Amino acid sequence: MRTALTIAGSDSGGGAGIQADIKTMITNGVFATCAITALTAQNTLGVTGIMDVDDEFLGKELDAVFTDIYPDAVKIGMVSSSALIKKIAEKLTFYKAKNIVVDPVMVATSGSKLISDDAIETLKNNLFSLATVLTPNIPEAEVISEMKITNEDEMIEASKIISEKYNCAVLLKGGHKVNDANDLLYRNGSYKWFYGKRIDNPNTHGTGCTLSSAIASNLAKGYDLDTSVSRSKEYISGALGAMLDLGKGSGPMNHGFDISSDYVLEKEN
Ligand SMILES: Nc1ncnc2c1ncn2[C@@H]1O[C@H](COP(=O)(O)OP(=O)(O)OP(=O)(O)O)[C@@H](O)[C@H]1O
Ligand SMILES: Cc1ncc(CO)c(N)n1
Repeated sequence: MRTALTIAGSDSGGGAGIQADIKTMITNGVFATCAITALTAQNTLGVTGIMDVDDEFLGKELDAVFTDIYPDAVKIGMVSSSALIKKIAEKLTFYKAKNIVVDPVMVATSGSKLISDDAIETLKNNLFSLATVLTPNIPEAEVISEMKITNEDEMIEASKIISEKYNCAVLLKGGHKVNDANDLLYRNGSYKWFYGKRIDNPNTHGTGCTLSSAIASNLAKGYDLDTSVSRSKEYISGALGAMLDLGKGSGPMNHGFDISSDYVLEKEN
């Protein structure tokens, strides 16, 4: 069985963070390991507390995973401080990690801030160049590219800036404002659109975590990046389309909507 590691924060509400990642990885047919960067006290309405782990401790978590169940892919989500980001970069380099998906998490769906301002600089300088693919949403891509994004041409321009500066592929998720759940993959000077039909579901807590974990799972199984992105879009559409409605705010998706499907059973290449 292929394996994937998530390095992210815990969401007590179960819809985002480590919990979303592990549910996604299981449903996409890989064995999930984790290194937790922070605990959040969180539900569908917001985040009421954040407790970062100590960077030395995060280093021990990463050593424990990499020296035992070496991951075929790695997904990185919420990392709120510079010290933690530097520790992750050090360990990923030391262990020669491959298939690295970096979701530059900045703000939760509920509006709560999940990263400090100085950590954004460290994320850009220390982690982005290690990424196989970066998965910003539009507000995140605006911060990283330092330009406003209001239409599809500007999505292309911003992804080009990010991809060239950090020498990695960029999947810019259009869902937030510009278009109909269409995402843009920019890599090596060319781009491709991945079209998605917008599902009329207000319960979108954890969509970003889920997409990046699904991409990591598919990369772990040996699919190329294009195929991994299109399979992951299909998976997230299924999880959103299952129309789970839990909690008083923007609720979680049903990650296990089709647990007996070919996401798990399909023979891997
Ligand atoms: N209502 C929707 N219907 C279909 N696909 C959607 C919908 N909302 C988001 N998506 C898709 O889900 C994926 C995650 O995108 P999104 O822009 O929501 O990420 P995000 O903002 O990083 O998530 P989060 O709110 O968890 O931080 C993208 O592929 C996007 O196109
Ligand atoms: C722990 C955690 N990571 C990421 C997100 C972004 O959705 C969130 N809300 N919580």
